[in-house]
Parts: sequence; structure tokens; C-alpha cells
Amino acid sequence: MNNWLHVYSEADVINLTSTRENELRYWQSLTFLEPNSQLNVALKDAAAFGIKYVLVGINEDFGPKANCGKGGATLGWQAFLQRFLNLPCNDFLTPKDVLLLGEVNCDDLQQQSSNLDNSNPEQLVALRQLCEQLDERVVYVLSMIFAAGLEPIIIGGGHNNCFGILKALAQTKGTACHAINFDPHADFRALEGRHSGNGFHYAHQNSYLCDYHVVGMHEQKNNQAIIAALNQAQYSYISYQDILVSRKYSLTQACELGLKRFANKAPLGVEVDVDSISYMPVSAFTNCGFSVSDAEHFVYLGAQQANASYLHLCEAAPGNHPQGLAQGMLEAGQVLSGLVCSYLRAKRHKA
Ligand SMILES: N=CN[C@@H](CCC(=O)O)C(=O)O
Repeated sequence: MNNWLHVYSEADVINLTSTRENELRYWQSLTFLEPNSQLNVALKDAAAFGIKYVLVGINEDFGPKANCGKGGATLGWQAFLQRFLNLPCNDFLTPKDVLLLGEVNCDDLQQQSSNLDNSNPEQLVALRQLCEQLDERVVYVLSMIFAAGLEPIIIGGGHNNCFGILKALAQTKGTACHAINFDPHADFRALEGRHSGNGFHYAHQNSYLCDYHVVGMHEQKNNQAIIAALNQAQYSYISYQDILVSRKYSLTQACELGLKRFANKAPLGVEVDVDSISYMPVSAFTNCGFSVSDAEHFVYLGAQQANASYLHLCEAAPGNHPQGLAQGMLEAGQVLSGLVCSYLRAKRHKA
């Protein structure tokens, strides 16, 4: 049953692509699955044929809305595809082990969320229930990818989806996982119903997460209950202020503090909320964040770990760009593509 996954064929993305003479572009040598195949078998076959990385999209924004935030994260995946698919293949970019799988089916949930107002308490509860339903679909799709021994790169939607990804990884591997998160928000808010601000807390509560490190957590963007819950769980963070204000740690050191602790242990999730990056079009805009290359460096260091099992890039909201949607698509697409290329680059340097 592929109900929770829309498996792409080339026809699904052809409108996003272009060609140029004397140039082979990424989409022209990517692998697709046969859309009507039995998914678990097809994924295992793909792995046997040398596929290692699987691109999956999630087009929703009710996760951030259920966290009392703004919408717009439905278009992150499309922004990524528009850019990434048209990158030139060259000595540095070789798609031979990358599969463009498709997107988690959630149009029906997104549709239901469009009439819900997060300032109305009852409708906020309904938004959080939609997140729970999405969690189940994310778990279903991601479990099959992990079970095939593949590494997913999950793009789009809110940070709520870290919960489903970690649950799928933990259940498939039979062990609680580690996560390292580049994020001004610890996403360890109260267990008040699912949303984009509490995915790691729910993962901890359900024993899918056994160790967690936040890089660049912003001292002005997390309440005391979040800090207390992180401390109680004995998780760690190095704040944005530690790295860029007092400069007590370099970014590399801030990442390594977590990565060294996680090394050669349980499976590791590499998480980036792109609202860590200054001027990104996102649900929670910042002009006092990190640079794109800082985020790329974070991804690079995470991906170099032998136990790195997935990359999750969330919260891009192209329509929230002050110059409009077209500019937002362009900038989000470029940043998300850069982050994916950093992940793949680190993996190849390691291999
Ligand atoms: N994943 C994001 N978490 C932030 C979001 C705030 C917002 O969307 O405005 C948080 O919980 O504070």
C-alpha cells in the first residue's frame, strides 16, 4: 500500500526542469521508482542497485500554524526541486546514488487545515490533531525507507515532522536515536498536542530520542519551561550567543560537542530548521541568525558522522519573502539545494 506516499515519475517534475546544450542536469540522471511498484520491495531493490540517498518532500504548513506560528511551509519542497533538479552534473555533483522518491500524501490534511484559525482555541486543537495524523503518515513512509537501508533527505513542512522521522528511525533500528539540531528554537515546548515546537520533546517522551544537542539555540527565543525540560532530560545546547556574541565557542566546536558525544553510538538525525539562517523566507523570520555557509558547515559536520542516518530540512516558507513568492522560491531553493549538496559532499568525502 503506497497510500501515504505519492511516488514520483519524471512526469511529476518535468514542469520544474529545463535543459541546456552541452550540459547534463541533475534531473536527467536521477533515479525514479516505478510508481505502481510495491514500495518496500522497490526500495530494497533500489538499495541493491546502489541507491543510498532518497529525496522526500512534505508539503504542509499546519505544523507551524498549530504552534501559533505562520503558514507558508507548503512550498519549501517545490522551491528545492526547482533549483536542485536543474543543477549541472559534474565531478562534484553525481546523482548516481540518489533517488527522487516523491512526497508524503497530506493534501487532504492541508486542505482541512486551511479553514482553521490558530487564534481560536478549539481550532488550534484541531490543527494539532491534524499534525498527529500527519505523524502517522511520516512514520509509515520513513519506516520503509529506513528498513531498506536507505538514508532519507526530507524537505519541506514544519519542524513537527522530526517526531515522525525519529519514531520511524527508532522503531526500524530497534533503538532510541540521537539528534543534532541547528535551530534557534529547541522545539522542546510543552506536550500540549502536536505542533512544530515540540517534536523533540514528544520524541524524548516516547523514548525515540536518547540524546539531543541544539546548536545555535537563541537565548531570546526559548521560554524557561523549555530550558528546564532540556536540562531535566540531560540534553545539551550551545547558544547563538555563545557562538556569535561572546564567541566562547566556534561553530565547529559547538557542533563537535554534540557529535563527539554521539560518535559510534545510536543512529543520528541531522536536523536544520532554516529559520536559523538570517533573512530566510520562513515561518519565524530572523535577521539575527547564522549565514547560509554556517548552516552548510553544520550539515557537513553532521553528515560526516558514521551514524548519520538522515537529513531533515524544514520551515522554509518561500511566500513569506518580503519581495514576494518568486524571490522566496529562488532563495529558498538555492539554500535548500546548498544544504543537500553539503550532506552529499560530506558523505562522498567520507566514503
Ligand atoms: N519550529 C519552530 N519553533 C518556533 C516557532 C515559532 C513560530 O513559528 O513563530 C517556536 O516554537 O518558538
